[in-house]
Order: sequence, then structure tokens, then C-alpha cells
Amino acid sequence: MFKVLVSDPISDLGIQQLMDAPDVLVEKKTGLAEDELAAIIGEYDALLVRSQTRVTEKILAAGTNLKVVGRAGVGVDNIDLEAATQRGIIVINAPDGNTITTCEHTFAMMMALARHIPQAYAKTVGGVWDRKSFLGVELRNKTLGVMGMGRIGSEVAKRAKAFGMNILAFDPFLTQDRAEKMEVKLASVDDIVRNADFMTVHTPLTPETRHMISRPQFEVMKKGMRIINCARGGIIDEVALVEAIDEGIVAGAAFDVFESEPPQLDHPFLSHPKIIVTPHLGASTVEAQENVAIDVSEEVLHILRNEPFKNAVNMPPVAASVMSRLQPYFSIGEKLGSFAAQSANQAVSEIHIDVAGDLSDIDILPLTRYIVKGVLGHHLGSEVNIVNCMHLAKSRDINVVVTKASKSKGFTNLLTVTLKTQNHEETLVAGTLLNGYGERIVQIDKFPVDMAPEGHVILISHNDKPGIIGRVGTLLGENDVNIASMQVGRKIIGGAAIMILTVDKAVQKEVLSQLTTLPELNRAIEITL
Ligand SMILES: NC(=O)c1ccc[n+]([C@@H]2O[C@H](COP(=O)([O-])OP(=O)(O)OC[C@H]3O[C@@H](n4cnc5c(N)ncnc54)[C@H](O)[C@@H]3O)[C@@H](O)[C@H]2O)c1
Ligand SMILES: O=C(O)CC[C@@H](O)C(=O)O
Repeated sequence: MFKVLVSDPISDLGIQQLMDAPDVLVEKKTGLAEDELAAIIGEYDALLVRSQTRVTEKILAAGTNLKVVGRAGVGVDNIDLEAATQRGIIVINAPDGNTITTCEHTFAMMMALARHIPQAYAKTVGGVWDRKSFLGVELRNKTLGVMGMGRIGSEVAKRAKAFGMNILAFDPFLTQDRAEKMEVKLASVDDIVRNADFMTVHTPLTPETRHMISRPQFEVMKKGMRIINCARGGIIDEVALVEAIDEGIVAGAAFDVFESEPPQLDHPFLSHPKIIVTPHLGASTVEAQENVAIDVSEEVLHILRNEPFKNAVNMPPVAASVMSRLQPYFSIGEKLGSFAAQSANQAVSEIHIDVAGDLSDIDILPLTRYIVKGVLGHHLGSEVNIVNCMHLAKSRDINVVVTKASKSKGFTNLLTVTLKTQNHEETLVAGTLLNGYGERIVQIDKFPVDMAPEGHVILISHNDKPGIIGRVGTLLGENDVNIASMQVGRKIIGGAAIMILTVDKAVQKEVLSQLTTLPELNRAIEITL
């Protein structure tokens, strides 16, 4: 039974599928301090948060059973990603579910800012009928600068067009082609600052975007600019903004987010007549909260059940079309890695992965990860997973080298894993998926073989001499080891050979030792797949 802790308020409807899952127990404990959460997290396999819980290194270190942290939302700045990656904890988010909601909030803020809605409301309900102080501006024919044309920025631009606005857009990944398709004008930060009437930011907060609008930008800014931030506090320099409003450069600002949340009571935004604020409500609609909770619950279930998942923040994204081609090879890839690691008898210094066949034209990094996980998993056990395997390999000075080729010896795809040791020994295992037969190992070192990689395998190296197969069979029989299948591979008659036996149960160490005392037999090891 998997235990899932929900530590922030998350829509019940959204997590219903987790609550209904027969193999999952969901517990809700919100408002816990770091120490309280660290004290109990060890019991849980998954943690579900919104933005309130700070998932710190301390909490992740105490989460000895933790496999996944799910963030019901986009931003993961409340989660220590590096600490999670080092521990092999997958961090997933729900990037799509609140896009429209946040875009609509941005629009609500822009319109409220243009027409002074909050200030006018406050006066009206306070008994003052003031029609003079709140002269607004139209959006039509105004220029809107959008910084960050990702999911939310693009939706904002689309709606702004419907309002008759002209759009200047800046995003390092926005091409001229895409800008034309979206009917926006590609611009620089400087163009926007100098020419827009309204400006809205939709970037993540990164070292590069932190204070991307600060004193130097305010100094050249078009007078009367109105600024909206429904992305992350800190993208716009709060202190410089207040100064720019007071100096008459900026006409007003609408902020949903703050550099530090919640802001202190004496934060200048809270009392400034030209600044309107909401308490990080961008994603707060019934629909968005359900969407993100549904998305994140689905992913958590996949991860707990060892099923393929997407949206892992601490792993590079992979297009669905690429994933569907790679996925069938994950299991054989991991088994090849594990087989090679069990077969190598020295510390590994390099994992060489060769992928030949029709997978050679796509990015095979996810498959590489499964193979590396297979190699490291033999020694590191459950500590290693596809999130931390590359990091673990690097931290152990194990070089991962990947090569690709289009020719694959007649197979649709042939995966070859070669482990190199510091004293230049090599262990090679190659495998494939055979139509109608499933996973096969087709080569071990220089020997062509044909075996299904499963269960307990005894791998013997010997000299190709008469009688050896009989002696091995007799010894195993005497020790109650039942042989399910046997294969022998050799390159030349009488030369070096290998014998691969699949047996019904694990073989005792003493039996393997006895095997090595047989004449002409050089090595006998057990490999479990
Ligand atoms: N207020 C809320 O409740 C709320 C809700 C959802 C998302 N958000 C925030 O909104 C922001 C945007 O979310 P999204 O889902 O659109 O993300 P996204 O990843 O789809 O888009 C972000 C875009 O910013 C661009 N970008 C990165 N660095 C940039 C730079 N230096 N200059 C210009 N553009 C840059 C990226 O190329 C990308 O296109 C994020 O910060 C997210 O955390 C806030
Ligand atoms: O309401 C929330 O959980 C925060 C939403 C938002 O900031 C996000 O990053 O998804």
C-alpha cells in the first residue's frame, strides 16, 4: 500500500482518483511546520503540495521512502529540486491545468488597473460617491508588452488582440515565424519598455529574469506605463517600481505575486493608491484547482506504480511521439545494463551505450537513463532511479558515452551496452525486441546468443571441450537446481565458450564455487534479472 501525504489544501475532486485507488492511502495534514513535516515524512511514498509547503532539503532527507513530490500547479520554487534529484525523488508539476485561469486573472488585473475598480469599489462602499478620481483608459489601440510567451503569455496575447490591442512580445524562444502566426510583433525588453502602454510579465523567476524590470528600465520607460505581474514576485523590482510610480513614470501596477509571500503589513504595495494587489490568486479557480490536482494525482499514481509518466521537472521533457517509440525498449535496456553490471567483475569506469536502428534518429536520453539505472542498480539498489542515475554516475566518475548508428545487423533496433573497467576490461551485452518473441539478449561479449532476459541465469565461461555440459548438468542436478534452458556459444571449435543456463531458483554461492572447480571451467556467476 502506497502512502500519500497531502500537505496543502488541494481540491478533493482532483485527488479523488488517488483516494479511490485500492493500492493508495491518502492522508491530509496541512499547515505543518518544517520540523513537523520532517518528523512524519518518512512514512510516505508521495507528497502532494501547492505553494505553501516548502519542500526543503531537510524534509527530502527525512523522506526515506519518498518517491515523488507532486506540485499541484506550475512553479516549483517551493521545492529544493537539486536535493530531490540527488535523492532520486521525482518532482512533477501540472503545467497546463491553470494556464487559462491565470491568463484570465491577468486580464482581470489589467482591466481593474485601467478602470481603478478596486479603488472605486472601496470608496463607493465607504459611502463616497466619487466619479472624478477614477478616470480610466481604454485597452483598444493600446500597446501591450508581453514578456514571456509561454503558455500563459501566449493566451494573454491572444485575448489582448480581441480587445484591439497591439502586442509587442519578448521571449528568448519566440521565433519570427511563430510571432507572425500569433500576430504579435517580436520585440526586445527595451522596445517594450520604451513603447508599450501596458506591460505584463509571464516568465519564470530565474537569475536572468530577477529584476528584469528595474531602475535602468524605469529610466527609459514610456510615461504612463501600467504594469501587471501575475507570474512571480521579483521579476519586477518592487522598490524601483514604487519609486517610478511616485516619480510619475508608471501610472499604476497590478500585482498578484510578491518577492516575499505573504508580504509584510508595511509593504509599500499594500498602501499605495496606484497599486492594486491580490494574494497570489492567479490559479485560484475551481476549474484550475481541479485540473492541476487531477493532472498531478494521475502522474503520482503512474510513478508509484512504476508506469511511464511525463511532466517530471527534474528530468528533461520528452515529446510524446519520441516517448512512444522509446518506451518499448526501456525494460530491455534496463535489463541489459543490469546483466552487464552483474557480469563485469571490476569497478566500472565507462558505460558505453550503442543504439543501432531506427531509434538512432531521435533523442534517446530517456532510454540511456534506463540503461544507466540498470548498470548502477546492481550495486546501489533502490537508491538509484531514472531521475538520479546520471547524477550518481557522474558523482562516481563513471563516464556515460552514447553512440548511434542506423545499421543494426538485421534487427529493428539493437542496443549494445559495453562496460569498461579501469584496467581496460570490457563486458558487452546486446539485446533487442524481436517481433512476436519480445525481449532477447542476442550477444554476450563476442558470442552470439538468443535468450529471454528473465529470472535466474547462470553464466559460465569455459573452454569448448567434450563432456563439460554433462558435468555442469550433473552438478546442478545433484544440488537440486533445475535447468529451464541452456545455450552454448563459441567462436571456434575448442576455443573459449560461454554457457547460459536459466534456472528455476536462485543458486547458492557454494554451488557456483563448486562449478568453478570443474575442469575446463573458468568462471561461473549468477545473474538475476
Ligand atoms: N499567479 C499565479 O498563481 C500563477 C499561476 C500559474 C503560473 N504562474 C507563473 O506564471 C509564469 C508563466 O507560467 P507559464 O505556465 O506560462 O510558463 P511557461 O514555461 O509556459 O512560459 C514561460 C516563458 O518564459 C520564457 N522566458 C524564460 N526566460 C525569459 C526571459 N529572460 N525573458 C523573456 N522570456 C523568458 C520562456 O521561454 C517561456 O516561454 C511562471 O512564473 C509561473 O510560475 C503564476
Ligand atoms: O495557487 C497556487 O498553488 C500557485 C499557483 C501558481 O503560482 C503556479 O505556479 O502554478
